[in-house]
Amino acid sequence: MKVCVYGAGAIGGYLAGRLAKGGAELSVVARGPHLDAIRAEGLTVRTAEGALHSRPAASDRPADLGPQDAVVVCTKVPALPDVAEGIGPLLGPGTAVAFVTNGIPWWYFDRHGGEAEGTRLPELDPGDNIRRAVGVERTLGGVVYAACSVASPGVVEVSSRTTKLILGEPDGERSPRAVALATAFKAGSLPCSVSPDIRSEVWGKLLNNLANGPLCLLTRRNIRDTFADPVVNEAALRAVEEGLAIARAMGRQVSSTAQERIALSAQIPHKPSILQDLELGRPMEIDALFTVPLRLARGRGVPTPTLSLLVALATQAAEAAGLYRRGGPGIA
Ligand SMILES: NC(=O)C1=CN([C@@H]2O[C@H](COP(=O)(O)OP(=O)(O)OC[C@H]3O[C@@H](n4cnc5c(N)ncnc54)[C@H](OP(=O)(O)O)[C@@H]3O)[C@@H](O)[C@H]2O)C=CC1
Ligand SMILES: CC(C)(CO)C(=O)C(=O)O
Repeated sequence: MKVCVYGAGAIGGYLAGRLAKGGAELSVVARGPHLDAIRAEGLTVRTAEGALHSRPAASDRPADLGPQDAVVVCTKVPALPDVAEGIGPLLGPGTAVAFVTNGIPWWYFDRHGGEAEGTRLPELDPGDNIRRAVGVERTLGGVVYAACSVASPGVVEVSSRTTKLILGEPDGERSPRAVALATAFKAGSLPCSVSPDIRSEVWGKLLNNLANGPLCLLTRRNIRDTFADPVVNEAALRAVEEGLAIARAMGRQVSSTAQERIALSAQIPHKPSILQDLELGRPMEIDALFTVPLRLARGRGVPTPTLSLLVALATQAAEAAGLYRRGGPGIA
């Protein structure tokens, strides 16, 4: 299977390493020193079970890589307008595009059904650029559990012991293209399933980001250290409980409890990607992770006293750093 990972940073680099291990015909879109290193030395992914090393075709010009069976988009959400501009040459008539990003995805209300069908989320796809460039008909959702960072150009570090990927069609169909992509990941020893309800999976993962993102932005420490304080742990639990209430109000079922989620997160010595962004001066995913979920909560009358405070503080931190602009598209 011919697969291109668009944005082979922390998560994209990890997924690329798995695809390469599974024998996919792999290419990556990357840029800057990371691209130079991948071209010169290949891509190295350090996992708990050892290193994965691969030599994918790599470019910052998608036209060099040509049409794909599948594209896996792993940039940060504020970079999606750039992806919209660049992705065209990777798309053939049957190309599937999986968006493996945190937070509420731009396509959330597409093929959703009911009154909310087709509701746009302009913060996440300003000007409908990604919708026009990719189209909902090509789109797959993706939810990834893995704690990753780029340790140095060309080298990705995975700090979670277990990882998994969940793919899903917006309409819940178990489509041959979703199954084929999942099979390519599984061939690289990454547990990967196709969900009939990818939106519930989106909410499940988002609960983690809602709890650890704002708190770690305040402490500037990794999740394990941040959650070691019982007072903070208690606040994280309240944040997840509120997130669960929003998910339920959205008609979604999340299988694990708040306690289980916090207990798992509390083991990981990982700085959440949104804190990595703050520290490295990169545009922050405030809208996908925080603003949009809280807007959905308000629209459904779900009280979120803990989350509202945490998100207000996180938003101020991002604004003060010049890495987020309220009420507008992310700063790309
Ligand atoms: N890191 C983690 O542990 C986890 C992250 N996630 C989610 O996964 C998504 C990706 O996050 P993460 O991997 O951490 O982010 P990274 O910033 O590490 O990776 C994104 C990569 O995309 C590259 N990129 C952006 N725009 C372009 C472009 N136009 N052309 C070429 N390359 C481009 C970036 O390059 P550059 O660095 O030059 O900007 C970077 O290498 C986010 O939605 C995040 O929330 C989900 C689970 C865990
Ligand atoms: C912290 C983690 C791994 C889980 O919430 C994550 O999703 C991130 O770093 O963005």
